[in-house]
Amino acid sequence: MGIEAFRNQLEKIDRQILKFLNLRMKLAQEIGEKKKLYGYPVLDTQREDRYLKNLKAINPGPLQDKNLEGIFREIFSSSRCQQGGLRIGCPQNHFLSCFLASLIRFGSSSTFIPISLDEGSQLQEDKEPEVDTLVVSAPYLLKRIKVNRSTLLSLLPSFSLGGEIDLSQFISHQEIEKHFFFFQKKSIPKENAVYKMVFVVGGSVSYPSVEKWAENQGLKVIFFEDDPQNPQDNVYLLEKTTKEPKNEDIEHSWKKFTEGLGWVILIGSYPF
Ligand SMILES: C=C(O[C@@H]1C=C(C(=O)O)C=C[C@H]1O)C(=O)O
Repeated sequence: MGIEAFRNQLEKIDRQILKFLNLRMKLAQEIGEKKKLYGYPVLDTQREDRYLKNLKAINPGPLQDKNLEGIFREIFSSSRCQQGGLRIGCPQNHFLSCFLASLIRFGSSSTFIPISLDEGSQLQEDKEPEVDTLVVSAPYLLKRIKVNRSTLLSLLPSFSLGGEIDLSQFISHQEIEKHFFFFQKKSIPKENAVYKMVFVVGGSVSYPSVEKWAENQGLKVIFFEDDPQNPQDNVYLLEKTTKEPKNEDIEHSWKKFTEGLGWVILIGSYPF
């Protein structure tokens, strides 16, 4: 068979794909109407992630899993668009890396809005463009915490941690910043869910001692910035996967461990 004959077959298949995509979009619209009615947010990352995992499990190939993921992330993005779309806020001072991270994670049918998270300019509804999701890189988060710990909480007034963008594959090949956290306006409480909790700890503590404490508490150090000149300014991001998000134990043990010289903030928890 010559190239043209193969191309004709491709076109026939594409017409089928298009037909089914439109059927899918109609269903997404219906779901969107229900969400509006019940006040649910458009984005449901747990559903998307779980669904992707299931699709990979039944993928017969030769389509590679990473290509399957790229295609379906775009399909999800288009469905969300049918439901009103997702507005993603990317901080102006590291817009490009946040834009790239969100583009891969949330697809191109999202709206990417540059926002200012500079010192003193809180995310105020009347001043800043309204966004549903805020994407922030771990290094930026740690830098802001270093400057002023309490501004972290005022920085994200109406958001809660929605999850962590897993870009390890991409990042291992590209030189963009390591981790991204996305904050969502509303999180959907899930019963019997396993939660991932993310903490920031800091103070006059060295990496080896944080690591020792983390191991003892079942926490994983996911990112840190140490400052050999000012070891009291070291900050670490840690995470723990748990059935129930209770942070009192962590706080208690950390304060005891550092004899009052360390501090801990729970950034948030999200069903995992
Ligand atoms: C269609 C839905 O809305 C969004 C799009 C999804 C999809 O296209 O499969 C899945 C979850 C949501 O982020 C849904 O909630 O089911």
